[in-house]
Amino acid sequence: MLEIQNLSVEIGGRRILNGINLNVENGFKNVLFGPNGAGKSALLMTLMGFSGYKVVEGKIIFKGEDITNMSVYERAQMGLGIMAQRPPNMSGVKLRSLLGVISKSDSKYDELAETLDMVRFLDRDINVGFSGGEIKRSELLQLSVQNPDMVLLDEPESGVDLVSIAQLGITIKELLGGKGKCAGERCKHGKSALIITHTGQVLDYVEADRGFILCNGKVMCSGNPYEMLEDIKSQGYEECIKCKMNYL
Ligand SMILES: Nc1ncnc2c1ncn2[C@@H]1O[C@H](COP(=O)(O)OP(=O)(O)OP(=O)(O)O)[C@@H](O)[C@H]1O
Repeated sequence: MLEIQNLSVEIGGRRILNGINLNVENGFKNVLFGPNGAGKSALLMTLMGFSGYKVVEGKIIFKGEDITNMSVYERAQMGLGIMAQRPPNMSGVKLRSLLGVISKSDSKYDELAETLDMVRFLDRDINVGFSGGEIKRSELLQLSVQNPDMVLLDEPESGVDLVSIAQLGITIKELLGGKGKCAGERCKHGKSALIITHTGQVLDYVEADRGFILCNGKVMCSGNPYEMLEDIKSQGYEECIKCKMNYL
C-alpha cells in the first residue's frame, strides 16, 4: 500500500529525515514511536505532501504509484488522509462547508458529528478557538467523512479527556475496520494506517501489526508494537540505538 524508500527531507535547509525505509502493507496498522523532535510528524506531513517539507532524496510509493511530487489534493484523491497534530486555524471557513466539500454525495456527516459531539461546531470557523481535544475530534470527523484507504494519525489521543478518549478510540477503530463501503482486499483487511503515539492509548482500540522507532530522523528498529511500547516505558529510548542492527 505504502512504500517509503530511502527518504530524506529538509525543512528550511536543515536535514530532518535521513534515509527512511518503511512499508505499510495493505490492511496493516503500523505504529511510529520516538522521542520528541525525532521527526515523526515531519514524516507524516511529508507523506501527505504539505509544503515546507523538501524531499531531497528517495521516493514515496502509494498504491504502486510514485506520489513524491504530487500535491496534497492529488494524494487525498488517491485515498490518503491525515489527522494532523497541529492543523491550522481556517478563519472564514465553516466546518460544515469543508465537510460538504470532502464528503461524497451520500455521506451522512451529521450522524458522525453527533457521535463525536461535534454538531455545535459545524457552523464555527475551523479550529478557531477550538480546545486541543475539540481539534482532535474535528480532525477525526473530517477524516471519517473523507473515508480514505490509508490513514495517517498523529498522536490522536493527545489532549483528549479520559471520557472522550473512548469515543475517539471507537470511532478510529470503526474507521480503520473499513465499516461502510469498501471493496475487495480493503474490505477483508480494513484500512491501512501509520499511527504516531507516545502513550499507546490508541492501541487499546486498534490492533497494531508492526512498530517502528524513529530517532534523530532515522528508523532505528522495528518489531512487535506492544513489546516495543513496554520496552520504551521501562527503558526509554536508549535501547533503540543499540537495536539498530535488528532493523529489518
Ligand atoms: N517548520 C519548521 N521549521 C524548523 N524546524 C522544524 C519545522 N518543523 C519541524 N521542525 C523541526 O524538525 C524536527 C522534527 O520535528 P517533528 O515535529 O517531526 O518531531 P516529532 O518526532 O513529531 O516530535 P513530537 O513527539 O514532539 O511531536 C524538530 O527538531 C523540529 O523543531
